[in-house]
Amino acid sequence: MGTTLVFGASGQLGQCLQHVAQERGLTGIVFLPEEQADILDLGKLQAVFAEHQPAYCINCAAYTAVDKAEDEVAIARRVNRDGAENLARLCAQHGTTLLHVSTDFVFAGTGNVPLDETDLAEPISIYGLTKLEGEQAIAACTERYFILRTSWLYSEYANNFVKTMLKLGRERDELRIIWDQAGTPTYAIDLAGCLLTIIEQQNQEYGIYHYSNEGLTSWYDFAVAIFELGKVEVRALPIRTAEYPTKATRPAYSVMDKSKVKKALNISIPHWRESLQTCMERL
Ligand SMILES: NC(=O)C1=CN([C@@H]2O[C@H](COP(=O)(O)OP(=O)(O)OC[C@H]3O[C@@H](n4cnc5c(N)ncnc54)[C@H](OP(=O)(O)O)[C@@H]3O)[C@@H](O)[C@H]2O)C=CC1
Ligand SMILES: Cc1cn([C@H]2C[C@H](O)[C@@H](COP(=O)(O)OP(=O)(O)O[C@H]3O[C@@H](C)C(=O)[C@@H](O)[C@H]3O)O2)c(=O)[nH]c1=O
Repeated sequence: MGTTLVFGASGQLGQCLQHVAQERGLTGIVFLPEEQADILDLGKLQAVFAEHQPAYCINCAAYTAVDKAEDEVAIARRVNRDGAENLARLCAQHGTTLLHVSTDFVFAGTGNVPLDETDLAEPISIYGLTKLEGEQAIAACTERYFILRTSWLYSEYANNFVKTMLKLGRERDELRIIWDQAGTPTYAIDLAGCLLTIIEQQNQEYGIYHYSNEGLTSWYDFAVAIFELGKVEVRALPIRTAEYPTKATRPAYSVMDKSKVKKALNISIPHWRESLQTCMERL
């Protein structure tokens, strides 16, 4: 299968990849946290590629602070676009297949039917824009790439909406949560499994894919499910986006159609409620 390099290994998805790789007994995967391989440090990256001659590279490194990105455009762009481009260039030079992760936030979210890979990406936030630029930079450098756009990632690792809700729900009597943004939560363990399946299959149907759990919900309904499963007694109030002002604008509807990935990999995807339950049991 050859060596796989994982960049951004100490983030949420990176840790989930380690978990699933161990569960599946996969070997030959080198996990590189930022301290060992900054994706903006070309010299270091060149040395890492020369040393390992990887067959695959998984990029989990990203700038993911959606609101902060509105004020830190340059750094968000450096990580999400330039960093992705650095890896894609090196992958092209070494015959490495690149697996990269992108986001539902590349879409404006003005529609009301599930978005497929041919739908127009028109980001409405700096984070979404820089992630789209990263996708485009990759496609300009190499043909051997898989870009998985995912949404609303959570897991038992790092910071995410599930952990925030559990924490706030235990601290406060009442929480106000947006119900007019619809999307699909994704258990990062499931996404990690999908990425590793591409490698295990040595799949060569390169391109952009959408991957989230099945179903759709709002942040409010997601939070209510978290409170129910976590037995957290807090009053949850559904509010509109306008009642919860944030620096970055988020898509109102970013549900993605997963037909393409299910067909290419011959996989089924768990419903978000089923995966949330699994995560809550592990938390
Ligand atoms: N989280 C979510 O809800 C969603 C995430 N995604 C995408 O999924 C991917 C994984 O996200 P997730 O694991 O949740 O994100 P995290 O923020 O948990 O992880 C990102 C990791 O990248 C690291 N990193 C930042 N800059 C660099 C750099 N220059 N070189 C190397 N590493 C760097 C971060 O380190 P440090 O923490 O030290 O900065 C962090 O460990 C990202 O591409 C993200 O855009 C898509 C949809 C939803
Ligand atoms: C904490 C909190 C959030 N919200 C809302 C704000 C926002 O619309 C939504 C989610 O907020 P968060 O800040 O946790 O999540 P956010 O950073 O917007 O999540 C996004 O992250 C990036 C990286 C992605 O790629 C996206 O797919 C998506 O997962 O919940 C409330 O309504 N009430 C609350 O108390």
